[in-house]
Amino acid sequence: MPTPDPDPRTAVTPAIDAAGLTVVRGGRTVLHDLTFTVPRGSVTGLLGPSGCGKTTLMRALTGVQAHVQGTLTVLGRPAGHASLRTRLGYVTQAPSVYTDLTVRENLDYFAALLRVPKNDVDRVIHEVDLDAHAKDRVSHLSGGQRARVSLAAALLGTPELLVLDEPTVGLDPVLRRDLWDLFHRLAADGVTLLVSSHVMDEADRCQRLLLLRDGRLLADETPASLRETTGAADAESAFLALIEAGADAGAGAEGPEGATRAGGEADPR
Ligand SMILES: Nc1ncnc2c1ncn2[C@@H]1O[C@H](COP(=O)(O)OP(=O)(O)OP(=O)(O)O)[C@@H](O)[C@H]1O
Repeated sequence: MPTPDPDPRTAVTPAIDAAGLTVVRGGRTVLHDLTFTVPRGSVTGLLGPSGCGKTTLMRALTGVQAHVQGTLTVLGRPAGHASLRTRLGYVTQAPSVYTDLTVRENLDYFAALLRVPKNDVDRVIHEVDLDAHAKDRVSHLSGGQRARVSLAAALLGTPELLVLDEPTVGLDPVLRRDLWDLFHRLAADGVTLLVSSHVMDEADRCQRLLLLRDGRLLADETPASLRETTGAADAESAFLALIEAGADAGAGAEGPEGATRAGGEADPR
């Protein structure tokens, strides 16, 4: 179970609260005035095509992204606040584990860094289905297995918020299903998960969806309400319907939401 929020004023706040979030990278605005919340104890999918800004948003949430404007509150604290370090787990697309160590050695190391009891290592190895590989050196594992070692490291200590960048890429259908089952088990225990994917058919596995396109928020709904509002049979068709609706509305430079606040702030660095 996640540690209860120590501050009663923030215990009822959403896990993520973004208002007017704008990010400039390489002199270009890549996230445009995003306003949304992510409720606690839910699995929220962050979906959109390659390059739409999913990783940038996740980087902003974890406090590693420069040139962030607007308000971004995570578990009741400003994104990047030191107190969030142990309350938030972030899994990047590229597995960030030591290839010359075994699975268990990696996790023992991260458990020591996080001051998590050593027996939690067995739990997370089991959660990601790597029991049979616990003694294997990471350099001997497949890409999907390495990704699961990274995920296991993020699960240590059961953080309140898990930010997972494309965790199911390259996994076979059985492992993908098992991971989604794990995400929902964690959410049922009160953990909040934000899971990115560029595969629209993962939308129905999420309780809520944030649909991004070109750094703009196209939708913030449940999969069912998305289908209802667009009349589409699946998330991919709904995504296309939203884009067409935006184009028909002549949104043009303002985007489907008419919500831009970009420009002028670009930092050439
Ligand atoms: N280091 C960088 N400097 C400048 N621009 C960047 C940098 N990294 C990414 N970008 C740009 O920011 C935009 C959003 O990229 P981001 O990686 O957030 O997209 P994404 O949705 O996560 O893509 P993918 O699904 O391919 O991982 C893209 O247009 C990309 O070109």
